[in-house]
Amino acid sequence: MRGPENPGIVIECGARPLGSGRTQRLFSWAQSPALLIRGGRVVDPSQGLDQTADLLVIDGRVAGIGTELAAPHGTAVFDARDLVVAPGLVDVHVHLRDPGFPEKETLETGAVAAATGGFTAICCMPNTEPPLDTPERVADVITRSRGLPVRVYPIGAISRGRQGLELADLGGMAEAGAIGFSDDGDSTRDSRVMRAALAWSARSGRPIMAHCEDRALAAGGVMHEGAVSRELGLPGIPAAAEEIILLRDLELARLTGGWLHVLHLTTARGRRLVRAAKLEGVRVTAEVMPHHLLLTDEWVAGRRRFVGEDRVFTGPCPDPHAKVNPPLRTEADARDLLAGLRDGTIDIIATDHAPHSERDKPDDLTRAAFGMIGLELALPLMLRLVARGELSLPELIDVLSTRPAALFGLPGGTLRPGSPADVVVFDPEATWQVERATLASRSCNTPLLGMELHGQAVLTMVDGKVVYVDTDAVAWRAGP
Ligand SMILES: NC(=O)N[C@@H](CC(=O)O)C(=O)O
Ligand SMILES: [Zn+2]
Ligand SMILES: [Zn+2]
Repeated sequence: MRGPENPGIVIECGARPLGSGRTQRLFSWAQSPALLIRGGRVVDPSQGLDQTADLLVIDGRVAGIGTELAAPHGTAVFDARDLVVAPGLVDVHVHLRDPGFPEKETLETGAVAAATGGFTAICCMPNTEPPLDTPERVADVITRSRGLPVRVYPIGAISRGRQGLELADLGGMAEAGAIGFSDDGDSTRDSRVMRAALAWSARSGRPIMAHCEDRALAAGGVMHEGAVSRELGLPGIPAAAEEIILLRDLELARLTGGWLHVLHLTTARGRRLVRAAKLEGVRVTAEVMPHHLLLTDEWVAGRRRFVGEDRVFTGPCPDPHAKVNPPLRTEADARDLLAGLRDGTIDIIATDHAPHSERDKPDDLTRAAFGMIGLELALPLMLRLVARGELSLPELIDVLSTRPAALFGLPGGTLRPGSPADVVVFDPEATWQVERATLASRSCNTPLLGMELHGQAVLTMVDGKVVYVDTDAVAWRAGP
Protein backbone atom coordinates (compact mmCIF):
# COMPACT_ATOMS: atom_id res chain seq x y z
CA MET A 1 0.00 0.00 0.00
CA ARG A 2 2.00 2.88 -1.30
CA GLY A 3 0.43 5.90 -2.86
CA PRO A 4 -0.23 9.57 -2.49
CA GLU A 5 -2.50 8.93 0.48
CA ASN A 6 -0.14 6.59 2.20
CA PRO A 7 3.38 7.84 2.22
CA GLY A 8 5.98 5.78 3.91
CA ILE A 9 4.03 2.66 4.78
CA VAL A 10 6.17 -0.40 4.46
CA ILE A 11 4.60 -3.73 3.76
CA GLU A 12 6.60 -6.80 4.50
CA CYS A 13 5.34 -9.43 2.12
CA GLY A 14 4.84 -12.56 4.10
CA ALA A 15 2.25 -12.74 1.40
CA ARG A 16 0.07 -15.75 0.85
CA PRO A 17 -1.70 -15.58 -2.45
CA LEU A 18 -5.00 -17.34 -2.06
CA GLY A 19 -5.55 -18.04 -5.71
CA SER A 20 -6.97 -16.44 -8.78
CA GLY A 21 -9.49 -13.65 -8.88
CA ARG A 22 -9.09 -11.28 -6.02
CA THR A 23 -5.62 -11.61 -4.61
CA GLN A 24 -6.15 -11.56 -0.94
CA ARG A 25 -3.04 -11.67 1.12
CA LEU A 26 -2.08 -11.73 4.69
CA PHE A 27 0.51 -9.20 5.62
CA SER A 28 2.63 -8.61 8.55
CA TRP A 29 2.84 -4.90 8.31
CA ALA A 30 6.09 -3.32 9.41
CA GLN A 31 4.42 -1.22 12.02
CA SER A 32 3.95 2.42 11.68
CA PRO A 33 3.37 3.46 15.30
CA ALA A 34 0.55 5.72 14.18
CA LEU A 35 -2.18 5.06 11.64
CA LEU A 36 -5.02 7.34 10.65
CA ILE A 37 -8.03 5.55 9.17
CA ARG A 38 -9.54 8.46 7.34
CA GLY A 39 -13.06 9.38 6.32
CA GLY A 40 -14.89 6.11 6.96
CA ARG A 41 -18.34 5.59 8.44
CA VAL A 42 -17.34 4.92 12.03
CA VAL A 43 -19.87 2.69 13.76
CA ASP A 44 -19.32 1.96 17.43
CA PRO A 45 -22.41 0.86 19.39
CA SER A 46 -20.43 1.00 22.65
CA GLN A 47 -20.42 4.80 22.31
CA GLY A 48 -23.61 5.20 20.32
CA LEU A 49 -21.48 6.39 17.44
CA ASP A 50 -22.39 6.33 13.73
CA GLN A 51 -20.76 9.14 11.78
CA THR A 52 -18.20 9.90 9.12
CA ALA A 53 -14.94 10.46 10.95
CA ASP A 54 -11.26 9.60 11.23
CA LEU A 55 -9.97 6.98 13.61
CA LEU A 56 -6.48 7.50 14.95
CA VAL A 57 -4.47 4.57 16.28
CA ILE A 58 -1.25 5.20 18.15
CA ASP A 59 0.94 2.55 19.75
CA GLY A 60 -1.68 -0.15 19.50
CA ARG A 61 -4.51 1.84 21.07
CA VAL A 62 -7.36 3.95 19.83
CA ALA A 63 -6.13 7.52 20.29
CA GLY A 64 -9.20 9.34 19.07
CA ILE A 65 -12.16 9.63 16.73
CA GLY A 66 -13.00 12.91 15.05
CA THR A 67 -12.48 15.09 12.05
CA GLU A 68 -9.58 17.23 13.05
CA LEU A 69 -7.37 14.95 15.03
CA ALA A 70 -3.81 15.99 15.72
CA ALA A 71 -1.88 13.16 14.14
CA PRO A 72 1.80 12.94 14.96
CA HIS A 73 4.29 13.60 12.17
CA GLY A 74 4.79 10.52 9.99
CA THR A 75 1.35 9.04 10.69
CA ALA A 76 0.37 6.57 7.97
CA VAL A 77 -3.00 7.21 6.36
CA PHE A 78 -5.55 4.64 5.25
CA ASP A 79 -8.26 6.03 3.06
CA ALA A 80 -11.57 4.61 4.30
CA ARG A 81 -13.98 6.63 2.18
CA ASP A 82 -17.12 4.57 1.41
CA LEU A 83 -16.00 1.98 3.94
CA VAL A 84 -17.31 1.12 7.39
CA VAL A 85 -14.92 1.34 10.34
CA ALA A 86 -16.02 -0.69 13.35
CA PRO A 87 -14.71 -2.58 16.32
CA GLY A 88 -13.37 -5.95 15.13
CA LEU A 89 -15.86 -8.80 15.02
CA VAL A 90 -15.90 -11.26 17.91
CA ASP A 91 -16.95 -14.90 17.51
CA VAL A 92 -17.47 -16.99 20.63
CA HIS A 93 -18.18 -20.23 18.72
CA VAL A 94 -15.70 -21.66 16.23
CA HIS A 95 -14.16 -25.07 15.61
CA LEU A 96 -10.45 -24.89 14.83
CA ARG A 97 -9.86 -28.69 14.75
CA ASP A 98 -6.55 -28.25 16.55
CA PRO A 99 -5.20 -30.59 17.83
CA GLY A 100 -6.31 -33.51 15.76
CA PHE A 101 -7.58 -32.60 12.31
CA PRO A 102 -5.01 -30.41 10.52
CA GLU A 103 -6.47 -31.40 7.16
CA LYS A 104 -9.64 -29.46 8.14
CA GLU A 105 -8.17 -26.45 9.96
CA THR A 106 -5.45 -25.49 12.43
CA LEU A 107 -5.15 -22.69 14.96
CA GLU A 108 -3.18 -20.83 12.32
CA THR A 109 -5.41 -21.34 9.27
CA GLY A 110 -8.46 -20.67 11.43
CA ALA A 111 -6.95 -17.44 12.73
CA VAL A 112 -6.12 -16.34 9.18
CA ALA A 113 -9.69 -17.13 8.08
CA ALA A 114 -10.95 -15.10 11.05
CA ALA A 115 -8.81 -12.08 10.17
CA THR A 116 -9.93 -12.36 6.54
CA GLY A 117 -13.54 -12.35 7.68
CA GLY A 118 -13.05 -9.25 9.85
CA PHE A 119 -12.85 -11.05 13.20
CA THR A 120 -10.33 -9.98 15.79
CA ALA A 121 -11.15 -12.45 18.59
CA ILE A 122 -12.47 -16.01 18.42
CA CYS A 123 -13.27 -18.70 20.97
CA CYS A 124 -12.53 -22.27 19.95
CA MET A 125 -14.55 -25.32 20.89
CA PRO A 126 -13.02 -28.32 22.66
CA ASN A 127 -14.22 -31.10 20.32
CA THR A 128 -10.67 -31.69 19.14
CA GLU A 129 -8.61 -34.87 19.29
CA PRO A 130 -7.65 -35.14 22.08
CA PRO A 131 -10.43 -32.93 23.45
CA LEU A 132 -9.63 -29.81 25.46
CA ASP A 133 -10.67 -31.29 28.78
CA THR A 134 -7.63 -30.64 31.01
CA PRO A 135 -5.79 -27.49 32.12
CA GLU A 136 -2.70 -28.65 30.18
CA ARG A 137 -4.56 -28.92 26.89
CA VAL A 138 -6.22 -25.55 27.40
CA ALA A 139 -2.82 -24.03 28.21
CA ASP A 140 -1.34 -25.66 25.10
CA VAL A 141 -3.87 -23.92 22.82
CA ILE A 142 -3.15 -20.61 24.50
CA THR A 143 0.62 -21.06 24.11
CA ARG A 144 0.35 -22.04 20.47
CA SER A 145 -2.02 -19.16 19.72
CA ARG A 146 0.55 -16.53 20.61
CA GLY A 147 1.60 -14.58 17.57
CA LEU A 148 -1.42 -15.60 15.51
CA PRO A 149 -3.22 -12.85 13.58
CA VAL A 150 -6.23 -12.80 15.91
CA ARG A 151 -6.89 -13.41 19.60
CA VAL A 152 -7.81 -17.03 20.28
CA TYR A 153 -9.59 -18.12 23.48
CA PRO A 154 -10.13 -21.79 24.21
CA ILE A 155 -13.36 -23.20 25.60
CA GLY A 156 -12.86 -26.22 27.86
CA ALA A 157 -14.98 -29.38 27.84
CA ILE A 158 -17.69 -29.70 30.50
CA SER A 159 -17.14 -33.43 30.87
CA ARG A 160 -14.13 -35.70 30.75
CA GLY A 161 -13.47 -36.86 27.22
CA ARG A 162 -16.68 -35.01 26.28
CA GLN A 163 -18.48 -38.17 27.29
CA GLY A 164 -21.09 -36.35 29.35
CA LEU A 165 -20.65 -38.66 32.33
CA GLU A 166 -18.09 -37.07 34.66
CA LEU A 167 -17.40 -33.40 35.32
CA ALA A 168 -14.02 -32.25 33.98
CA ASP A 169 -11.68 -30.01 36.01
CA LEU A 170 -13.48 -26.75 35.24
CA GLY A 171 -11.64 -24.77 37.92
CA GLY A 172 -8.23 -25.92 36.65
CA MET A 173 -9.14 -25.14 33.07
CA ALA A 174 -10.51 -21.72 34.04
CA GLU A 175 -7.23 -20.99 35.77
CA ALA A 176 -5.38 -22.10 32.64
CA GLY A 177 -7.42 -19.57 30.63
CA ALA A 178 -10.57 -21.32 29.40
CA ILE A 179 -13.18 -18.61 28.86
CA GLY A 180 -16.16 -20.97 29.07
CA PHE A 181 -17.16 -24.62 29.00
CA SER A 182 -18.99 -26.75 26.47
CA ASP A 183 -19.46 -30.30 25.26
CA ASP A 184 -20.42 -28.81 21.88
CA GLY A 185 -21.02 -31.41 19.21
CA ASP A 186 -23.08 -33.23 21.84
CA SER A 187 -25.33 -32.35 24.73
CA THR A 188 -23.90 -33.14 28.14
CA ARG A 189 -25.53 -36.51 28.50
CA ASP A 190 -25.92 -36.90 32.27
CA SER A 191 -28.24 -34.25 33.71
CA ARG A 192 -26.42 -34.46 37.05
CA VAL A 193 -23.16 -33.52 35.35
CA MET A 194 -24.89 -30.58 33.65
CA ARG A 195 -26.32 -29.55 37.01
CA ALA A 196 -22.86 -29.70 38.59
CA ALA A 197 -21.38 -27.63 35.75
CA LEU A 198 -24.06 -24.96 36.14
CA ALA A 199 -23.65 -24.97 39.91
CA TRP A 200 -19.92 -24.37 39.37
CA SER A 201 -20.85 -21.58 36.95
CA ALA A 202 -22.97 -19.94 39.65
CA ARG A 203 -19.88 -19.81 41.88
CA SER A 204 -17.33 -18.82 39.22
CA GLY A 205 -19.40 -16.64 36.89
CA ARG A 206 -18.10 -18.52 33.82
CA PRO A 207 -20.55 -19.56 31.07
CA ILE A 208 -21.72 -23.10 30.39
CA MET A 209 -22.29 -23.24 26.64
CA ALA A 210 -24.91 -25.80 25.76
CA HIS A 211 -25.42 -27.74 22.53
CA CYS A 212 -29.05 -28.76 22.95
CA GLU A 213 -29.90 -32.02 21.25
CA ASP A 214 -31.72 -35.10 22.45
CA ARG A 215 -29.38 -37.82 21.25
CA ALA A 216 -31.95 -40.55 20.71
CA LEU A 217 -34.48 -38.30 19.00
CA ALA A 218 -31.89 -36.86 16.63
CA ALA A 219 -30.13 -40.17 15.93
CA GLY A 220 -29.82 -40.95 12.24
CA GLY A 221 -31.30 -37.62 11.18
CA VAL A 222 -29.47 -35.61 8.55
CA MET A 223 -31.70 -32.53 8.19
CA HIS A 224 -34.69 -30.73 9.71
CA GLU A 225 -37.70 -33.03 9.96
CA GLY A 226 -40.47 -31.49 7.89
CA ALA A 227 -41.88 -31.14 4.40
CA VAL A 228 -38.49 -31.04 2.68
CA SER A 229 -37.08 -34.09 4.48
CA ARG A 230 -40.23 -35.99 3.52
CA GLU A 231 -39.94 -34.82 -0.08
CA LEU A 232 -36.30 -35.98 -0.25
CA GLY A 233 -36.98 -39.14 1.72
CA LEU A 234 -34.20 -38.26 4.16
CA PRO A 235 -34.26 -38.99 7.90
CA GLY A 236 -35.17 -35.86 9.89
CA ILE A 237 -34.20 -34.21 13.16
CA PRO A 238 -37.36 -32.81 14.78
CA ALA A 239 -37.35 -29.37 16.36
CA ALA A 240 -38.34 -31.13 19.58
CA ALA A 241 -34.91 -32.80 19.75
CA GLU A 242 -33.46 -29.34 20.36
CA GLU A 243 -36.25 -27.96 22.52
CA ILE A 244 -36.35 -30.88 24.97
CA ILE A 245 -32.71 -30.45 26.01
CA LEU A 246 -33.00 -26.67 25.85
CA LEU A 247 -35.80 -26.89 28.38
CA ARG A 248 -33.76 -29.27 30.56
CA ASP A 249 -30.78 -26.93 30.55
CA LEU A 250 -32.93 -23.85 31.23
CA GLU A 251 -34.44 -25.64 34.22
CA LEU A 252 -30.98 -26.60 35.48
CA ALA A 253 -29.85 -22.99 35.11
CA ARG A 254 -32.90 -21.94 37.12
CA LEU A 255 -32.16 -24.55 39.76
CA THR A 256 -28.50 -23.63 40.18
CA GLY A 257 -28.33 -19.92 39.33
CA GLY A 258 -25.58 -20.74 36.83
CA TRP A 259 -25.03 -18.94 33.51
CA LEU A 260 -26.38 -20.97 30.60
CA HIS A 261 -25.27 -19.80 27.18
CA VAL A 262 -27.43 -21.48 24.55
CA LEU A 263 -25.42 -22.35 21.46
CA HIS A 264 -26.89 -22.17 17.95
CA LEU A 265 -30.59 -21.62 18.72
CA THR A 266 -32.69 -22.59 15.68
CA THR A 267 -36.40 -22.90 16.46
CA ALA A 268 -39.21 -20.44 17.03
CA ARG A 269 -40.36 -22.41 20.06
CA GLY A 270 -36.81 -22.42 21.42
CA ARG A 271 -36.80 -18.64 21.18
CA ARG A 272 -39.99 -18.50 23.24
CA LEU A 273 -38.49 -20.79 25.87
CA VAL A 274 -35.42 -18.59 26.17
CA ARG A 275 -37.54 -15.46 26.33
CA ALA A 276 -39.75 -16.85 29.07
CA ALA A 277 -36.75 -18.00 31.09
CA LYS A 278 -35.11 -14.58 30.76
CA LEU A 279 -38.28 -12.82 31.91
CA GLU A 280 -38.37 -15.13 34.92
CA GLY A 281 -34.83 -14.17 35.86
CA VAL A 282 -32.96 -17.25 34.70
CA ARG A 283 -29.37 -16.36 33.84
CA VAL A 284 -29.42 -17.29 30.18
CA THR A 285 -27.89 -15.87 27.02
CA ALA A 286 -28.30 -17.18 23.49
CA GLU A 287 -26.65 -17.01 20.11
CA VAL A 288 -27.89 -17.54 16.57
CA MET A 289 -25.85 -18.30 13.47
CA PRO A 290 -26.04 -16.30 10.22
CA HIS A 291 -26.92 -19.53 8.38
CA HIS A 292 -29.92 -20.14 10.61
CA LEU A 293 -31.16 -16.59 9.97
CA LEU A 294 -30.70 -16.63 6.20
CA LEU A 295 -30.79 -20.23 4.98
CA THR A 296 -33.52 -22.87 5.30
CA ASP A 297 -33.97 -26.61 4.84
CA GLU A 298 -34.84 -25.86 1.19
CA TRP A 299 -31.08 -25.46 0.67
CA VAL A 300 -30.62 -29.18 1.35
CA ALA A 301 -32.84 -29.75 -1.70
CA GLY A 302 -30.63 -27.46 -3.80
CA ARG A 303 -33.16 -24.62 -3.75
CA ARG A 304 -30.93 -21.83 -2.58
CA ARG A 305 -33.11 -18.90 -1.61
CA PHE A 306 -32.16 -16.48 1.14
CA VAL A 307 -34.84 -15.90 3.74
CA GLY A 308 -36.86 -12.84 2.80
CA GLU A 309 -35.63 -12.80 -0.80
CA ASP A 310 -37.25 -14.03 -4.02
CA ARG A 311 -34.43 -15.24 -6.21
CA VAL A 312 -33.74 -18.97 -6.24
CA PHE A 313 -30.30 -20.27 -7.21
CA THR A 314 -29.96 -23.92 -8.06
CA GLY A 315 -27.51 -26.04 -6.12
CA PRO A 316 -26.74 -29.73 -5.73
CA CYS A 317 -29.62 -31.89 -4.49
CA PRO A 318 -29.20 -33.14 -1.89
CA ASP A 319 -26.40 -30.78 -0.87
CA PRO A 320 -24.04 -32.27 1.74
CA HIS A 321 -22.75 -28.76 2.46
CA ALA A 322 -26.19 -27.81 3.75
CA LYS A 323 -25.95 -30.54 6.39
CA VAL A 324 -25.31 -28.84 9.69
CA ASN A 325 -26.15 -29.41 13.31
CA PRO A 326 -28.58 -28.14 14.43
CA PRO A 327 -30.12 -28.33 10.97
CA LEU A 328 -31.27 -25.50 8.74
CA ARG A 329 -34.93 -25.13 9.67
CA THR A 330 -37.94 -23.44 8.10
CA GLU A 331 -38.45 -19.89 6.90
CA ALA A 332 -40.86 -19.32 9.80
CA ASP A 333 -38.17 -20.35 12.29
CA ALA A 334 -35.59 -18.12 10.62
CA ARG A 335 -37.90 -15.10 10.68
CA ASP A 336 -38.73 -15.75 14.29
CA LEU A 337 -35.04 -15.93 15.21
CA LEU A 338 -34.46 -12.56 13.54
CA ALA A 339 -37.28 -11.10 15.62
CA GLY A 340 -35.58 -12.64 18.67
CA LEU A 341 -32.28 -11.04 17.75
CA ARG A 342 -33.92 -7.67 17.31
CA ASP A 343 -35.84 -7.78 20.58
CA GLY A 344 -32.80 -8.93 22.57
CA THR A 345 -34.03 -12.44 23.38
CA ILE A 346 -31.07 -13.63 21.36
CA ASP A 347 -27.99 -11.78 22.52
CA ILE A 348 -25.37 -12.34 19.87
CA ILE A 349 -24.35 -13.75 16.51
CA ALA A 350 -21.69 -16.44 16.37
CA THR A 351 -20.61 -18.48 13.35
CA ASP A 352 -20.17 -22.10 14.50
CA HIS A 353 -17.38 -22.19 11.91
CA ALA A 354 -17.16 -25.98 11.41
CA PRO A 355 -14.60 -26.86 8.75
CA HIS A 356 -14.63 -30.32 7.16
CA SER A 357 -12.52 -31.81 4.40
CA GLU A 358 -14.05 -32.84 1.07
CA ARG A 359 -13.67 -36.47 2.12
CA ASP A 360 -15.97 -35.82 5.06
CA LYS A 361 -18.63 -34.32 2.82
CA PRO A 362 -19.56 -37.10 0.36
CA ASP A 363 -22.72 -36.66 -1.70
CA ASP A 364 -24.43 -39.31 0.41
CA LEU A 365 -25.99 -37.20 3.15
CA THR A 366 -26.20 -40.06 5.60
CA ARG A 367 -22.39 -40.31 5.53
CA ALA A 368 -21.54 -36.59 5.36
CA ALA A 369 -20.32 -34.78 8.49
CA PHE A 370 -22.40 -32.01 10.07
CA GLY A 371 -21.07 -28.48 9.75
CA MET A 372 -20.30 -25.51 7.54
CA ILE A 373 -17.61 -22.86 7.61
CA GLY A 374 -18.63 -19.39 8.75
CA LEU A 375 -15.80 -17.01 9.57
CA GLU A 376 -15.53 -15.47 6.11
CA LEU A 377 -19.26 -15.62 5.37
CA ALA A 378 -20.82 -14.12 8.49
CA LEU A 379 -20.34 -10.48 7.53
CA PRO A 380 -21.67 -10.75 3.94
CA LEU A 381 -24.60 -12.89 5.09
CA MET A 382 -25.57 -10.52 7.89
CA LEU A 383 -25.14 -7.50 5.60
CA ARG A 384 -28.06 -8.83 3.52
CA LEU A 385 -30.28 -8.01 6.49
CA VAL A 386 -28.83 -4.51 6.64
CA ALA A 387 -29.26 -4.02 2.89
CA ARG A 388 -32.93 -4.99 3.27
CA GLY A 389 -33.40 -2.65 6.23
CA GLU A 390 -34.17 -5.47 8.66
CA LEU A 391 -31.20 -4.63 10.85
CA SER A 392 -29.33 -1.34 11.14
CA LEU A 393 -25.58 -1.25 10.76
CA PRO A 394 -25.09 -0.29 14.44
CA GLU A 395 -27.35 -3.20 15.43
CA LEU A 396 -25.25 -5.52 13.28
CA ILE A 397 -21.97 -4.38 14.86
CA ASP A 398 -23.58 -4.65 18.27
CA VAL A 399 -24.46 -8.35 17.88
CA LEU A 400 -21.26 -9.26 16.01
CA SER A 401 -18.78 -7.35 18.15
CA THR A 402 -19.78 -5.13 21.05
CA ARG A 403 -22.14 -7.55 22.79
CA PRO A 404 -20.11 -10.76 22.44
CA ALA A 405 -17.00 -8.94 23.68
CA ALA A 406 -18.82 -7.43 26.65
CA LEU A 407 -20.69 -10.62 27.51
CA PHE A 408 -17.64 -12.85 27.50
CA GLY A 409 -15.26 -10.23 28.89
CA LEU A 410 -13.01 -10.24 25.81
CA PRO A 411 -10.94 -7.36 24.45
CA GLY A 412 -12.55 -5.50 21.57
CA GLY A 413 -16.11 -4.53 20.84
CA THR A 414 -15.34 -0.85 21.31
CA LEU A 415 -13.39 2.00 19.74
CA ARG A 416 -13.32 4.02 22.93
CA PRO A 417 -10.11 6.06 23.15
CA GLY A 418 -7.56 4.14 25.16
CA SER A 419 -8.86 0.69 24.27
CA PRO A 420 -6.73 -1.80 22.31
CA ALA A 421 -7.11 -1.11 18.60
CA ASP A 422 -9.09 -4.15 17.45
CA VAL A 423 -10.68 -2.77 14.31
CA VAL A 424 -12.33 -3.92 11.11
CA VAL A 425 -12.70 -1.78 8.02
CA PHE A 426 -15.12 -3.28 5.55
CA ASP A 427 -16.72 -2.54 2.24
CA PRO A 428 -20.42 -3.32 2.66
CA GLU A 429 -20.89 -3.52 -1.10
CA ALA A 430 -17.80 -5.27 -2.45
CA THR A 431 -18.89 -8.17 -4.65
CA TRP A 432 -17.04 -11.45 -4.46
CA GLN A 433 -17.47 -15.06 -5.42
CA VAL A 434 -17.37 -17.83 -2.82
CA GLU A 435 -14.81 -20.32 -4.14
CA ARG A 436 -12.10 -22.46 -2.67
CA ALA A 437 -9.63 -19.95 -4.07
CA THR A 438 -11.26 -16.95 -2.40
CA LEU A 439 -11.51 -18.57 1.04
CA ALA A 440 -8.64 -18.50 3.48
CA SER A 441 -10.01 -21.34 5.61
CA ARG A 442 -8.41 -24.71 4.90
CA SER A 443 -11.90 -26.05 4.22
CA CYS A 444 -14.53 -24.79 1.85
CA ASN A 445 -17.60 -26.67 3.08
CA THR A 446 -20.39 -24.17 2.60
CA PRO A 447 -23.62 -24.32 0.60
CA LEU A 448 -22.72 -20.81 -0.60
CA LEU A 449 -20.00 -22.23 -2.86
CA GLY A 450 -20.21 -20.70 -6.30
CA MET A 451 -22.45 -17.86 -5.19
CA GLU A 452 -21.82 -14.15 -5.36
CA LEU A 453 -21.92 -12.24 -2.08
CA HIS A 454 -21.66 -8.59 -1.13
CA GLY A 455 -19.58 -7.23 1.71
CA GLN A 456 -16.03 -7.97 2.67
CA ALA A 457 -13.38 -6.92 5.16
CA VAL A 458 -10.73 -4.70 3.65
CA LEU A 459 -8.53 -4.31 6.69
CA THR A 460 -8.42 -6.07 10.03
CA MET A 461 -6.35 -4.77 12.91
CA VAL A 462 -5.64 -6.51 16.20
CA ASP A 463 -3.98 -4.64 19.04
CA GLY A 464 -2.98 -1.95 16.58
CA LYS A 465 -1.34 -4.39 14.15
CA VAL A 466 -2.71 -4.79 10.66
CA VAL A 467 -3.26 -8.55 10.39
CA TYR A 468 -5.19 -8.59 7.14
CA VAL A 469 -5.52 -6.25 4.24
CA ASP A 470 -7.24 -6.81 0.91
CA THR A 471 -4.53 -5.63 -1.43
CA ASP A 472 -6.80 -5.26 -4.44
CA ALA A 473 -9.13 -2.94 -2.60
CA VAL A 474 -6.26 -0.99 -1.11
CA ALA A 475 -4.36 -0.66 -4.37
CA TRP A 476 -7.50 0.61 -5.99
CA ARG A 477 -8.01 3.11 -3.22
CA ALA A 478 -4.47 4.38 -2.95
CA GLY A 479 -4.18 4.88 -6.70
CA PRO A 480 -1.33 3.65 -8.91
N1 LIG B 1 -22.30 -27.51 13.93
C1 LIG B 1 -21.97 -28.62 13.31
O1 LIG B 1 -22.70 -29.06 12.44
N2 LIG B 1 -20.84 -29.28 13.63
C2 LIG B 1 -19.92 -28.96 14.67
C3 LIG B 1 -20.40 -29.43 16.01
C4 LIG B 1 -21.45 -28.54 16.64
O2 LIG B 1 -21.34 -27.32 16.63
O3 LIG B 1 -22.40 -29.07 17.21
C5 LIG B 1 -18.59 -29.61 14.33
O4 LIG B 1 -17.71 -29.69 15.20
O5 LIG B 1 -18.39 -30.01 13.16
ZN1 LIG C 1 -23.18 -27.70 18.53
ZN1 LIG D 1 -20.24 -25.81 17.26
